[in-house]
Amino acid sequence: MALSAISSLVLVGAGKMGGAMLAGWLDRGLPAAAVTLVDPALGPEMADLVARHGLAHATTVEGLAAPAVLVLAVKPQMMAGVLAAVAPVVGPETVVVSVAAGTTLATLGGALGDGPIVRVMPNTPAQVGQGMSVGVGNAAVGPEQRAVVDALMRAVGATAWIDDEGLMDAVTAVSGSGPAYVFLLAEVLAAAGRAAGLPADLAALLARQTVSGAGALLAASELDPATLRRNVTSPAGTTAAALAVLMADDALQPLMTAAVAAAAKRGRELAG
Ligand SMILES: NC(=O)C1=CN([C@@H]2O[C@H](COP(=O)(O)OP(=O)(O)OC[C@H]3O[C@@H](n4cnc5c(N)ncnc54)[C@H](OP(=O)(O)O)[C@@H]3O)[C@@H](O)[C@H]2O)C=CC1
Ligand SMILES: O=C(O)[C@@H]1CCC=N1
Repeated sequence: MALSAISSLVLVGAGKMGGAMLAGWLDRGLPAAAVTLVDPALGPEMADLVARHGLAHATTVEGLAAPAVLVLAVKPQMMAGVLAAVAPVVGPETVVVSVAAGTTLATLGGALGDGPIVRVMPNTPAQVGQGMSVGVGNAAVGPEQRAVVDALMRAVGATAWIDDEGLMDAVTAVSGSGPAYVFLLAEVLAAAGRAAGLPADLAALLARQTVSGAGALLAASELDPATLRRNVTSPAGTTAAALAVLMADDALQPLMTAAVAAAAKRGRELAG
């Protein structure tokens, strides 16, 4: 399905995630005339996007007609108030998409009724068309509604669908939050470079380009990450010395497992 076929889309919450998706959707053919942005105070980047595309902008949903697609991209902590506010503009045909961590289909349905609702967990690489979005729909979501949501998410990266909503907190912990772990890797690699004697700006450049270059290679290659890692690792060489530290039993794997478990637990807590 082409994004040009979407007749109306209201995006509630034009922050980091909503803004990243919207920029991609407009780039990939969502008609600007179909979009209404609802956010009480636009940041400078969003204000610029609104001006460049001539998007409709409102501070509340009050008075809006029921759209074909309603995307909720506000913080989970704001969600209860926002659901009460948007309920009147959800029509029987409106496909509701929530990207909020934690907020369940039951909570969304409790406020908005039995119409089609999809929970999607995207991530910020959507901003450069390299996102990962995972969807799970309620019982009212059929092939037609799923195609609409899949087209929106595919426009900003890869998509996957799950049937078991119980997996969503783990999904959030891996791909939703995951870009932050990778950016942290660039930060700590730069700090380690400084500790090894590199000037700060050179350490930052080396770390940034190494993380982005490795990501680009991973994206372009058919090889799995373990094979790509082995391809860097000469027998008894420098990489093997570093990996002996990183891959020790008490090193990176248990740390990452604990980090993902903490994120998933927080997702469950946000569900209330
Ligand atoms: N950031 C990420 O990487 C990801 C985020 N998510 C989910 O996306 C959602 C948004 O997160 P994120 O973009 O980071 O947060 P942001 O705070 O950047 O964006 C939320 C936006 O909603 C606005 N807002 C607040 N109240 C209302 C309201 N009543 N009506 C309309 N807009 C409102 C905020 O305005 P103001 O700033 O003025 O309060 C802000 O612009 C969250 O639920 C999060 O779980 C999902 C995957 C990844
Ligand atoms: O940190 C958060 O709660 C959101 C969800 C995934 C990424 N950011």
